[in-house]
Amino acid sequence: MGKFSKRDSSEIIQPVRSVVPIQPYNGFLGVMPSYVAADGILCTKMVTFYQRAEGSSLPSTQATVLLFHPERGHITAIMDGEAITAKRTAAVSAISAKLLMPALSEVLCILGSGQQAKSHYDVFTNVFKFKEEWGSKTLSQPNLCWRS
Ligand SMILES: NC(=O)C1=CN([C@@H]2O[C@H](COP(=O)(O)OP(=O)(O)OC[C@H]3O[C@@H](n4cnc5c(N)ncnc54)[C@H](OP(=O)(O)O)[C@@H]3O)[C@@H](O)[C@H]2O)C=CC1
Ligand SMILES: O=C([O-])C1=[NH+]CCC1
Repeated sequence: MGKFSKRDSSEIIQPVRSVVPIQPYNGFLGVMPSYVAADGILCTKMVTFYQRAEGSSLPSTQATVLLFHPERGHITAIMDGEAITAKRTAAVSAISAKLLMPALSEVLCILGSGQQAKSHYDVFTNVFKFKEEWGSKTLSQPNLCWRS
């Protein structure tokens, strides 16, 4: 991610995500390949994400990350993409907030209580200090204020 941000295109090949709509089910399949020759990393994330009906118990995002042997082409690891997606997305948000948020920001407000809400709460309270934290009761964090 650090190398990608430096925009050194000779070091990382990371095409824009290809997305296949799964129209009848309000979903998408995304394919996210990447190659970093210097680090010997060849991988792709495969992710499906859906607009679920309210109250659905199905996850909205499911992902797997495949790691390949760059020289031989075989798969060397199949990793849980959900944990990686949760941490990656929250980390990127925190970098954006670090660069863009006003210096005197004192209140954190998290909408929703799913995977991303949890990982964003964890990363943001780790990286920044807030006077107040607002969010859903179901996030169940000790410092969190909520209204029913
Ligand atoms: N840009 C990126 O890289 C990424 C984007 N995302 C996006 O972030 C969003 C959250 O993802 P994630 O945390 O994994 O999803 P989860 O399914 O874990 O959580 C979804 C949250 O949305 C709420 N929700 C779902 N449907 C409705 C609805 N119809 N009305 C009101 N609330 C609803 C749920 O409430 P309740 O708990 O009450 O059901 C829950 O709090 C998704 O839109 C996903 O596509 C996710 C990962 C990466
Ligand atoms: O890029 C990603 O990992 C995702 N985008 C939407 C849901 C997951």
